[in-house]
Amino acid sequence: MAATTVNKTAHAFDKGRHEALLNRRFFYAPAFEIYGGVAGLYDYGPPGSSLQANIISEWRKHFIVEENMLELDTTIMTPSSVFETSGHVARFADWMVKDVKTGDVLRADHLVKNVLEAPLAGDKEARGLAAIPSPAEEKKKKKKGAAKATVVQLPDEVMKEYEIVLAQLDNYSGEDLGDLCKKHDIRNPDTDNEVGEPQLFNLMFASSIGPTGQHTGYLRPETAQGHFLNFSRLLEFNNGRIPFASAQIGRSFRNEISPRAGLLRVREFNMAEIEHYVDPEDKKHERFNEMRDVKLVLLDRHVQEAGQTTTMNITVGEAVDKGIIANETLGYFVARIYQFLVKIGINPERLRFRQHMSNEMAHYATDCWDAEIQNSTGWTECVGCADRAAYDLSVHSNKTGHALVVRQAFKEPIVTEKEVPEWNKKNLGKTYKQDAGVIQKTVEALDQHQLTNLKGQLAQGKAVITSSDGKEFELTPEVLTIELKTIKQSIREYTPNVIEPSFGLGRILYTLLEHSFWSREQDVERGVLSLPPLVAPTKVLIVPLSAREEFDPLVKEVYSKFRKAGIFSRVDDSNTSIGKRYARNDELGTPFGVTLDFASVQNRTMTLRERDTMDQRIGAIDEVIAVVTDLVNGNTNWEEACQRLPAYDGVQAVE
Ligand SMILES: Nc1ncnc2c1ncn2[C@@H]1O[C@H](COP(=O)(O)OP(=O)(O)OP(=O)(O)O)[C@@H](O)[C@H]1O
Repeated sequence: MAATTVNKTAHAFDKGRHEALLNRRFFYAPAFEIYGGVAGLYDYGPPGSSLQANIISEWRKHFIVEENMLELDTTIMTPSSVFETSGHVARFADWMVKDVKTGDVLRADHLVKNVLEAPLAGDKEARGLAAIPSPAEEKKKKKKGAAKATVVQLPDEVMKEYEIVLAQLDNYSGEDLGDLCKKHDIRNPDTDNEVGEPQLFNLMFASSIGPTGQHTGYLRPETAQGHFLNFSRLLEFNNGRIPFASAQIGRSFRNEISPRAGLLRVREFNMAEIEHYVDPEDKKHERFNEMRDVKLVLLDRHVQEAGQTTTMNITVGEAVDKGIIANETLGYFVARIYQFLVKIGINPERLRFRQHMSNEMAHYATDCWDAEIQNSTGWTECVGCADRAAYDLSVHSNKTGHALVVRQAFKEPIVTEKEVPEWNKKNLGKTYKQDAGVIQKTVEALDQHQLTNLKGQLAQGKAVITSSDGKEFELTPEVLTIELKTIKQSIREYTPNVIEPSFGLGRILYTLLEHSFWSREQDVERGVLSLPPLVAPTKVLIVPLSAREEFDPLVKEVYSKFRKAGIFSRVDDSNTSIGKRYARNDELGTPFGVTLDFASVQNRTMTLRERDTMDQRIGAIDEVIAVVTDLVNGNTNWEEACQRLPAYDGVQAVE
């Protein structure tokens, strides 16, 4: 008998029922719930924690093991000097607006998005767009009597304008967002009040290190800086060779302005980040050919800048060849991210890569692509993949004086002629005193062309230089001469570029839970999470049909055999019907169930049930364990398992 097929789309996705299931089965819940909860903070329960651990385990295999990456575990608490240098203290901020009457704070771009999207897409609630507030927010909202979202039919040209604004939303400055609020009369949807001018709000949580309160520290908002600061040690660990990558999985913190989207926007979350260091003059990847044919859906920057959202289907090879993706290494990681997400169960038809627009991208970045996954709130960035050029290593190097560079020996020394500054140190000190250091630094930073100019000026008797803080100094040949010298160079020294894939694990986990959810055709109440065996919290449910003692040794034997095979199983000997026990485990995403009945005790057989199809097969206990082990390890599929085990048509059919 062939395996049954199932219709998973018989019922439309119902966000309310999905949320209820996740809550009932304790995938996650608001943290500090009995104190009223805090927006943006969540605790994971047993299935949520196992699911996350399994996603992380696969991430480690897919990236760290497969690519031989160097794993790190760096501190969360970070002194302010690090984030001053990296630019986070000045720029890690979002635009917020305040309700002019209540003072409620909203993130400006999200407000514009939610208000302009509503008439385009119909009723917000119906699309599940309504945020998931914390229990305390829920109460507050009820008290205030939140204004109901009404859907207004607008003229076509206005709708078109909204579409153009939404396509470019990530490209707007604070001033642009303020102008949009005024132009489209965008108000706080909860109160219908106007909002004020956008102001920048820094998202880092500040703290202080030590008892004096004088040393500011921040909880890191990403794990990246910990990689960069350890670059020299990592390079040495890698025998001075490049390219290589470091990887880290850990907590990050962001004081989000108004986190109301469940796990999609939280204030404390797990990230998995890779920093791949490459030669800026050679961004080829030695395994790129393995990825060349991976097909992707891309939304490039030009399309968005023209106010559109049309995507292209293209292989990663073609995208790099045509210059749509900037280089092979970036393309390689985009394809690897795609493979990882699909492997853990993300629906490839709801996955696209969106390129950052020019304004959206950090000034130093060369190219950046976000893996966006579609869910009930729209398209959400779940992984960012950026070519950050040499920015991070350069700024930390300049600040600390610790060279974060690669030194590469040339096979043959390179002989060149160079203009070189020669100082008369005695005259320099006597004439310029405390400015001597700045003057030397300024001249040493000049390139060859500038040095040739300076030489020309000195030949006339004097030259003027300007330091980085704008001070002018007059120099004479008594202090400085510039001489053409033959230089033999045997070492090339350069700052590597960094390609950074950055994963938000909570967003991936939540979208996976949405993509996995469906209801049995015959009964909308019977929800199922079709999590792939690879990441499912529990792989097999062991169901003894009777609580009689004579079952105990067999249950123990099966459990222990699964454990020895490395398969995580659970015994459900609760006093409920078998149908209820299976229904509960369908909700937990458990892919397989084995049933032990009286025949099992006599004949050493057991039945095997597959979650999605509810198909049941029967076989000798050891054979069923072997089949399940192969299924869970991805060495076989259900079709093939059905060839190995005959169908079970017993009287106590479990449905
Ligand atoms: N507040 C958050 N809650 C959950 N995950 C987050 C949050 N902020 C960022 N992430 C995750 O971390 C990844 C990398 O962070 P990155 O700095 O690129 O995000 P971002 O561009 O600031 O996100 P957004 O624009 O949605 O605020 C994101 O792709 C996302 O998966």
